[in-house]
Amino acid sequence: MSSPIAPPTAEHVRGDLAAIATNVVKTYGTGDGAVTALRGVSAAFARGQFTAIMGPSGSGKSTFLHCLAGLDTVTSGTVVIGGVDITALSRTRLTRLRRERMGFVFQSFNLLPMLTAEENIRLTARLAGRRARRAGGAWGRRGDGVDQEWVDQEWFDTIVDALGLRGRLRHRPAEMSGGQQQRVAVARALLTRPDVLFADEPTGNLDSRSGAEVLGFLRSAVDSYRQTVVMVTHDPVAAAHADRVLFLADGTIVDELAAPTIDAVHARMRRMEG
Ligand SMILES: Nc1ncnc2c1ncn2[C@@H]1O[C@H](COP(=O)(O)OP(=O)(O)OP(=O)(O)O)[C@@H](O)[C@H]1O
Repeated sequence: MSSPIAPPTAEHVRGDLAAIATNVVKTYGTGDGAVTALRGVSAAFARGQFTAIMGPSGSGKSTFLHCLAGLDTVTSGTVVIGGVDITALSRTRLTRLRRERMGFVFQSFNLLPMLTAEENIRLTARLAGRRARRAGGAWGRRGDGVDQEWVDQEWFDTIVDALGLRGRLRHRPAEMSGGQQQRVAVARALLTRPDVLFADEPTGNLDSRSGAEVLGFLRSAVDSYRQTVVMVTHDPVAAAHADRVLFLADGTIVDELAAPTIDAVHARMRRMEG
């Protein structure tokens, strides 16, 4: 079964789509124990758009995000990120594409405890840069071949200042609050200027004030820097920061809400549950 939302072809042709999922099916396991988590999901994500994915527990939200981001394989269907069909890539090329073209923010921050905030922020860009150097890539911040990064210092400074992290760069994760750690994770995700920033319950471990700060920054990354954000959330307040909400139920997209408000999201969820 296909979802009712088809990729908008005109935008695709203009190259304005950051990600496109077409008829994505995901089945876990085989035989009697098989669980079909996604039943033919199609959706398009325009560049510079902030999309929230909502739905009841078990509806397939995380599975969909993981399939979109190449963190999980699809059973059938395709996912195109920045013009590349990631379902056709080898594991090595997919890992490289994830580093270079996608950003990730998870509920649990996922920072390396032994690294400072600055080292954590630079980590993904550094790994991407190292690979490019090996491949003879010419871009990078320094030419000494030791610490080449796929990032410009100006962009690093812009992100660090916008996220209010200037005074925290030498701190390790254990020395920072949850909100500060998540802002470090957002900075790390944005440093390579990804085609898509994927966020899975990014405010799930934060108090409401820290959560609002992180969401506000994701919003301004979209508005000011034309970043593309796809975020799974249970929280109508978080979803109201997005440009649209896709609602999943039982592995299918069943509804879509543009310009969501908290009340409108609540109303749609009540309708789905009722
Ligand atoms: N690795 C797995 N193996 C088997 N089944 C899985 C696996 N991951 C997810 N599922 C099943 O797929 C379905 C969708 O799960 P998923 O985690 O995507 O839902 P969700 O909407 O993100 O749920 P929640 O809001 O509770 O996090 C569920 O029935 C779940 O039990």
